[in-house]
Amino acid sequence: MAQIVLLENIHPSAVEVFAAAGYSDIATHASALPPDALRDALRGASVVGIRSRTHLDASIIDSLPDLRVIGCFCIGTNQVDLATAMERGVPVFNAPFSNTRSVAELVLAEAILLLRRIPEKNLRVHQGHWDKSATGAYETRGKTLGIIGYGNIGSQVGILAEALGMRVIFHDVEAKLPLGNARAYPDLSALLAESDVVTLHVPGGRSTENIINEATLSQMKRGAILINASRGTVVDIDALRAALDAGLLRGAALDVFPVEPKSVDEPLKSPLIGLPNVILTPHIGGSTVESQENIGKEVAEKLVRFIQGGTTKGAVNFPELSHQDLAGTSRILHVHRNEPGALALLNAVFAERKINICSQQLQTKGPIGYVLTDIGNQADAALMDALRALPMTVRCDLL
Ligand SMILES: NC(=O)C1=CN([C@@H]2O[C@H](COP(=O)(O)OP(=O)(O)OC[C@H]3O[C@@H](n4cnc5c(N)ncnc54)[C@H](O)[C@@H]3O)[C@@H](O)[C@H]2O)C=CC1
Ligand SMILES: O=C(O)C(=O)COP(=O)(O)O
Repeated sequence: MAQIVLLENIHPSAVEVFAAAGYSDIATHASALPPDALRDALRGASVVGIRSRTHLDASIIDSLPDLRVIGCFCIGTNQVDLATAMERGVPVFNAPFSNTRSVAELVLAEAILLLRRIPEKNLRVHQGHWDKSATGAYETRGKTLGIIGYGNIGSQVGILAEALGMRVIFHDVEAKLPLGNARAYPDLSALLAESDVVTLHVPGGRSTENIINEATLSQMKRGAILINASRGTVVDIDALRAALDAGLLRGAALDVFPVEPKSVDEPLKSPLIGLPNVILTPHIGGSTVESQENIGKEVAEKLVRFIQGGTTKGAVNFPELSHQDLAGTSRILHVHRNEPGALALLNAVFAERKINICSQQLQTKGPIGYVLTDIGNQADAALMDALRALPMTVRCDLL
């Protein structure tokens, strides 16, 4: 029953941050865990750190009464039931930038390898053939790269691709500033029709499920390449296999899959296994030494700032309150249902007990309000009980 539980081989830089902040009760696990083992490992935890493979659904979150905060040591947070965490008063943090460059570099490397048919040629040489031919091998220079999802990763891919001489076009559901010479394509089918390489950088979840499907694959330029290092749910894999079999696409590179193996010894099950013109990687787009060390440090620092100061700046599911130095004797974190009169009720408790408020911040987000109050008096158990007994209180903690 550790206070801090870190799963999925989170970089030791995270433990260093927790240790420097005075925490030693830390359990680390090298992989994601199956559901029963996960429940056992998380029992009693107040801080939980995961990466993309651990699913924290409502039933797991509800089974952890001591849980105060969740850290996703990655970009994606679709593996966590964010709404349930919010309603339980549990902020969720991630690392929105630290591994983006690693993904961008992998995508461009794959574009070059597939345009040159290197996966097939590599295999042939290993099999004893010396097939020295230029047929079907192209430079990236002058080719068109179509980026779907022009956020932190997509826009970096575009900049790096221009350095190789590629023409960059992108499609995004939001208006985005085009970097370099990139051009926005509001019409997805126009982008698909013009791109020699299409790369996906959208978030996971319902809204992007199977956006690459039989219909959109048929709109792609004949002989194009598809790269997906976003989420496995974004591409209909059976439709992709059919497009490859029919020769509509030259090749594909996939780093993410609808169902991914949980451990090192579990094989990937996919209709794409064995195709020489398909690069399959085990969700390592963001897995570089540089990015993992930075992510470990970045997310652990956010978690420490929350557990020691109540700071929620950068939380993905929670009202955001910035760091401020303690202005009084005690700090109280109060999470409540966002109802009219909530703050008045809270402050009535302070007033009745002649508590001097030195500083107070309130922020709301959807159904939740979050108040950080520094008081001049020493908070006692009776005060905390009174605050917890308020009808709109979700949770209340004393730092
Ligand atoms: N393979 C790996 O190891 C890694 C994968 N990822 C994944 O990469 C993806 C992108 O990450 P970031 O660039 O950091 O995210 P981001 O949030 O900065 O950018 C995503 C962009 O997609 C756009 N978008 C959303 N729905 C769209 C749609 N239906 N069509 C077109 N555009 C749409 C958004 O407006 C936004 O501009 C995420 O799914 C993330 O989980 C991130 C890091 C590592
Ligand atoms: O950052 C992300 O969203 C990723 O997909 C990387 O996930 P990982 O930390 O490698 O499990």
